Amino acid sequence: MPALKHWLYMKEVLIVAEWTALKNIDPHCFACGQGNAHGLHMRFFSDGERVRSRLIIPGHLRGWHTLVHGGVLATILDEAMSWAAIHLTGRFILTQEMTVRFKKPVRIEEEVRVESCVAERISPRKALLKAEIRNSSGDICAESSGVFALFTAEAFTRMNLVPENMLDAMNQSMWRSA
Ligand SMILES: CCCCCCCCCC(=O)SCCNC(=O)CCNC(=O)[C@H](O)C(C)(C)COP(=O)(O)OP(=O)(O)OC[C@H]1O[C@@H](n2cnc3c(N)ncnc32)[C@H](O)[C@@H]1OP(=O)(O)O
Repeated sequence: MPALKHWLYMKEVLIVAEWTALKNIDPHCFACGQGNAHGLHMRFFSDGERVRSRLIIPGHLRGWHTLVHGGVLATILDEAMSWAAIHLTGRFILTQEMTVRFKKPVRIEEEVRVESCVAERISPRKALLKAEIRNSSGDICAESSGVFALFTAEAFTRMNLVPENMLDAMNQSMWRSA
C-alpha cells in the first residue's frame, strides 16, 4: 500500500477506534451520578455509534449470595440504552418498555462491561435500543432491547418532569464530551 494511502487508512482506523468520555449530567442519578453514595457511579464513553461503560458492582447490590441482583443488571442495561438514546439521537428520552434476557450469573465485585447502540429509529418519536453486559471473560451475561420515547427540548419541557433550570443546564452540556 502506498505510504499516503496507508497513513490515511491508519488515521481512519484510529478515528473509528476513538472513544470519547461523555459528560455526566445529574450527580444524584442512581446509575450514573458520581455523587450518589449508594449508586453505581457509571461513566460513559462513545465512539459515535456505540456507548459503553465498565464498572464493578458493589457488594451491597447482591441478590442470591454473591450474585448480582437481576434488577441491578436491568438498571445497568436501561442506563446504557438511555445514554445511547440521548447521545446518538440528540434527544431527551424516557424508557417506554424494555426486555432483559439473563444468560449467565454475574458476581458482585467482578468487573463488567456494558455496550449499547441504536438498533432502529422507529419514528421521529421512538427508537429501539439494544445493550449487552459482558463479564471479564467476554461472555454475554445479560442482554436487553428497549423502546425509548424521544423528545425535543421543547416537548420535554412541556412534560414538566425536570425543573426548567436543570433542563437548560442539561441541554447545554448533554451532548458535549466530559
Ligand atoms: C440523569 C441523567 C441520565 C439520563 C439517563 C436516565 C436513565 C433513566 C431512563 C428511565 O428509566 S426513564 C423512567 C422510566 N420511564 C418512564 O417513566 C416513562 C413513563 N411513560 C410515559 O411517560 C409515556 O408512556 C411515554 C411518554 C413514554 C409514551 O407514552 P405513549 O407513547 O403511550 O404516548 P401517549 O400517546 O399516551 O401520549 C401521552 C402524551 O405524551 C405525548 N408524547 C408521547 N411521546 C412523545 C414524544 N416522543 N414527544 C412529544 N410528546 C410525546 C403525547 O403527545 C401525549 O400528549 P397529550 O397528552 O398532550 O396528548
